[in-house]
Amino acid sequence: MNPSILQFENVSYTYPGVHKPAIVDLTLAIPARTKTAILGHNGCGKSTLLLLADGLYRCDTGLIYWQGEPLQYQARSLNQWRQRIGLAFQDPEQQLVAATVAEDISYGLCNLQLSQAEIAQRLQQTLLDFNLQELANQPLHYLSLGQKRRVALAGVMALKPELLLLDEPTAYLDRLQTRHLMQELDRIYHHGTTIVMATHDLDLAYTWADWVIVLHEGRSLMSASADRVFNNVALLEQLELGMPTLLEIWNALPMALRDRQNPPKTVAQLRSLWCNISQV
Ligand SMILES: Nc1ncnc2c1ncn2[C@@H]1O[C@H](COP(=O)(O)OP(=O)(O)OP(=O)(O)O)[C@@H](O)[C@H]1O
Repeated sequence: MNPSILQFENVSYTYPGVHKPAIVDLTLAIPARTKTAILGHNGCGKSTLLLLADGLYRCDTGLIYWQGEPLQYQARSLNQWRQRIGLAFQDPEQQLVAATVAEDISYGLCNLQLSQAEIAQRLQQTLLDFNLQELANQPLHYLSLGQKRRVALAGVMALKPELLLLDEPTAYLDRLQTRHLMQELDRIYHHGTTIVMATHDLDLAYTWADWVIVLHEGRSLMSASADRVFNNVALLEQLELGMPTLLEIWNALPMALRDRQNPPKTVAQLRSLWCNISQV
């Protein structure tokens, strides 16, 4: 396992005016340079965990560490914290603040107190990276949800965070938009950014993630490599989280055929394993 970039140590959080805590004594580590998926039912605390990680909420007890350094809640430290960590909200409307695409991306950059030349350069590069040149001067309220998601993500990535937190990034996206988003995330990951994604999409988590955290009622039930989590059929069944489709198909094959083979991660791998099996 890679050294952790972010750690929670005995973190608890209760929303004001609510009796039941949303996060309970949570201890976990996000390994650097990984793609981590956070899985769990509605209301298990995924969004709250991300908001705590970004320093938008302050934990009631416990500590959050960035590479061993504890999060301090003074304005200066928080500013520095949020330059390292970018959070894309579940609802892009909560994130977009300006009138047009270009203004929105520039807004975050202006807050970094960069020179005008640097802002202009980063804006152009971000528009290019996220294929937003043609939409640069569009009013945000003209955009589709998928386009708003792309702009919100572009605004976060323009700030060059080392850790990207995504809350349900594929919710309400069609297959094509989801594929484009995943291609963008691949590019971001290959440029060295650690990515954490809260998701309900088990198939997506199975093919995408290399580290998985399973949350239940504000607690972490398992935090391990994706292979270990998806091999823990008892846990997935106990929580009624279901099974990734590819794994379900694989597990339905006779044991003798699956012997000594790793389960496929993609449809192409399943096809190729199946061809090999059929030839034996
Ligand atoms: N603003 C709030 N005020 C009070 N309670 C809240 C608030 N936001 C969330 N909660 C509660 O905190 C718990 C965790 O919610 P959270 O949104 O983190 O879950 P989640 O796993 O992200 O859910 P979902 O999958 O539906 O997005 C839930 O019981 C929820 O009702």
